[in-house]
Amino acid sequence: MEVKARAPGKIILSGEHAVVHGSTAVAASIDLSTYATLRFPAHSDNDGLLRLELKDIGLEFSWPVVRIKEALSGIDVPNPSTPTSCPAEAIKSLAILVEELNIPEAKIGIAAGVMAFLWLYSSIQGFKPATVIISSELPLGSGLGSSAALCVAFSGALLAYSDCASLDFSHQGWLNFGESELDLLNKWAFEGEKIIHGRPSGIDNTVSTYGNMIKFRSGNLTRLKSNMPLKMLITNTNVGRNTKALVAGVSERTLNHPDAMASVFNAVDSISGELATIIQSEAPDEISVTEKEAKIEELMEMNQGLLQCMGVSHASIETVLRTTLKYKLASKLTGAGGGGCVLTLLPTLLSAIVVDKVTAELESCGFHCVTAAIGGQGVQVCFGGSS
Ligand SMILES: Nc1ncnc2c1ncn2[C@@H]1O[C@H](COP(=O)(O)OP(=O)(O)OP(=O)(O)O)[C@@H](O)[C@H]1O
Ligand SMILES: C[C@@](O)(CCO)CC(=O)[O-]
Ligand SMILES: [Mg+2]
Repeated sequence: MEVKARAPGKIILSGEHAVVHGSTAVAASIDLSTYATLRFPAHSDNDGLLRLELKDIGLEFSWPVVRIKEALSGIDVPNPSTPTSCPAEAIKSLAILVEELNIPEAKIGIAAGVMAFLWLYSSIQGFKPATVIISSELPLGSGLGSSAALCVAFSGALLAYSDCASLDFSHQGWLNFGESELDLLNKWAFEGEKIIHGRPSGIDNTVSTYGNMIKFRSGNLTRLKSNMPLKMLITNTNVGRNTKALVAGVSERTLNHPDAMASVFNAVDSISGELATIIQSEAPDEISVTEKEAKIEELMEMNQGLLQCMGVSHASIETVLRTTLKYKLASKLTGAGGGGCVLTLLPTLLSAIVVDKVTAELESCGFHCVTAAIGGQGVQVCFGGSS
């Protein structure tokens, strides 16, 4: 028995960090995904182990399922229909299981992802031996939602073989979940994100689950229908960062300067609202597309300024901003900042020569540029290795 789930990464067009503090944000899925394959052994191959293979990092782990059961004794699992936060005592016991793996110091960031896996696996599937394999097209820890895509892909694969989903196992190729199944899957993914991020807003797992473009505020999602082409250059500064630490830094600044930060978050809320209106408004001709793009560029610049106020920009991000500005292009960081990825709007009438020039200049600084398609499918599954 085998199922593969795929979950897309995302870009945040406006509102990262402020969304954690109740402001509106706008995000869209991108056509780069994380894949989770779940395989249950045939009866004769059952060795009592749960295996996790992380292909992108080149690490493999396994645990006797009885050890996981011991670690979570006294906790109400499995309970697939009721997404539940990992209790503090379970976090401690899972942390011990993960410490025993002796993950190399340079890769220690993945410990949180492994803990999220153990919690989601035992909560949804219980203590059955299985193999789970993860691979991703997303750069890890770079602002494109790799942690959320991981949790959504885990939840998708795990729920596909649970009583909470009724999917057609004989279907060939990629298959969508039903609406109520997606709601459950999204809640489980959020519980995984909490283990990785500390205090996520839920926007990343939500856009990875449902796909397309969304407006998100205080846990509530509004699906947006874009009425204009939106092309973004994504520049990865290759500067590593950690979303949990950056989110904690903004919370600290908010404690230190509550009134000033409330004004910053308020401004971001207005920017996201305006951005959503522009993206959705009808554009009858080319002129109005150009006008809309000019407004979006201004909003991106304003949002970037406010992200600087929050303390989440970085010298590498500033280099991208300066470089793209030479070509009269507007940019902003996306995701948690502190390095990671930067978005640059590529207006419809911009010549391919300029795109090539700015890309070459950015890459000469040691950055890596990609153009990803925006607003595609959310999570999907495929049974029996037919894709
Ligand atoms: N393919 C993967 N394999 C193993 N672990 C992963 C994978 N993708 C994500 N992770 C986990 O997620 C962590 C990165 O999450 P983090 O939230 O810091 O960055 P991000 O999600 O890429 O960016 P952002 O939250 O700003 O969008 C990794 O350290 C690891 O624990
Ligand atoms: C920085 C943040 O706003 C977005 C990370 O992609 C965190 C979150 O919303 O959970
Ligand atoms: Mg993340």
